Amino acid sequence: MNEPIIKFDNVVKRFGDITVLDSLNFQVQKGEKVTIIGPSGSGKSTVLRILMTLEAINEGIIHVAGKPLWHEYKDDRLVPASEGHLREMRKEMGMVFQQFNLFPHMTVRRNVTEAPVQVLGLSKAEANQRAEEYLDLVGLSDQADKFPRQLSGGQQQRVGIARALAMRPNIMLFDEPTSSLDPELVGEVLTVIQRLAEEHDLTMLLVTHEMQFAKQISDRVCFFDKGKIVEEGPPEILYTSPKEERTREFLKNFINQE
Ligand SMILES: Nc1ncnc2c1ncn2[C@@H]1O[C@H](COP(=O)(O)OP(=O)(O)OP(=O)(O)O)[C@@H](O)[C@H]1O
Repeated sequence: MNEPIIKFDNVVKRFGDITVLDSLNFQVQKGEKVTIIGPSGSGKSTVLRILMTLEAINEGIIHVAGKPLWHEYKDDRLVPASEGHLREMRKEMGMVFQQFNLFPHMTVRRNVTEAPVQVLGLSKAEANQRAEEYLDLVGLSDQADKFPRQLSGGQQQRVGIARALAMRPNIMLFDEPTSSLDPELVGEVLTVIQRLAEEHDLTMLLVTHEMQFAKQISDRVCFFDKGKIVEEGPPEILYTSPKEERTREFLKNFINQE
């Protein structure tokens, strides 16, 4: 097997007295689509936030694209990562948030061009061209001059996806991208994510409670509980014949979605 694009080795994350990730070992291969499922508070979002460098780790080591994420080499010694190293590493990843996190005072176009201009140093014209490309991909070319508040939740989330893609990351992280949407708006966002999964060579790591959707797009589903992977496998196997009691209990609640 090739070197994984994401590799967690014995990663520990604590918030005060709570251990959220408990010596986690976890890998994702390049191009793989992986979904993390599990009960509330099991540490799913924390995995994504750590990758996006929004939360630091307490112990262990993470590699992304072969390089340490939260550490860097200085004279052959591994030391905590500098802000410069984190900034470089962040370019590998794009993240789509549960609450969209769009800039409310910027137009849709500006939301998408801001980071390519500020972080990657693209010219305005280049960034606008990119924005056009990715807004088209999410079906929102005609909304570029609007502000987020003028859009539906589903449209805002699609802007969030275009914004992340405009940085041309190798890895896309989706943190419960549909859970703050009204039910009738969930489908349009899932359709866009599914198209991305099918047509692009992206590595995708998704946290969701949409079990049926996870089944459709994932090569592998990981069931998390108490900061560890309890069980993992291709969805058609994990869903139908889970080995662990905890996985069975969890999946039972979703069986009526099947
Ligand atoms: N910044 C923080 N400060 C303190 N505790 C936190 C912080 N972020 C997360 N936690 C705690 O860490 C635990 C795991 O949170 P996380 O959001 O990763 O869970 P989750 O599995 O994604 O849950 P959910 O499905 O409800 O989103 C929870 O107990 C949460 O309260």
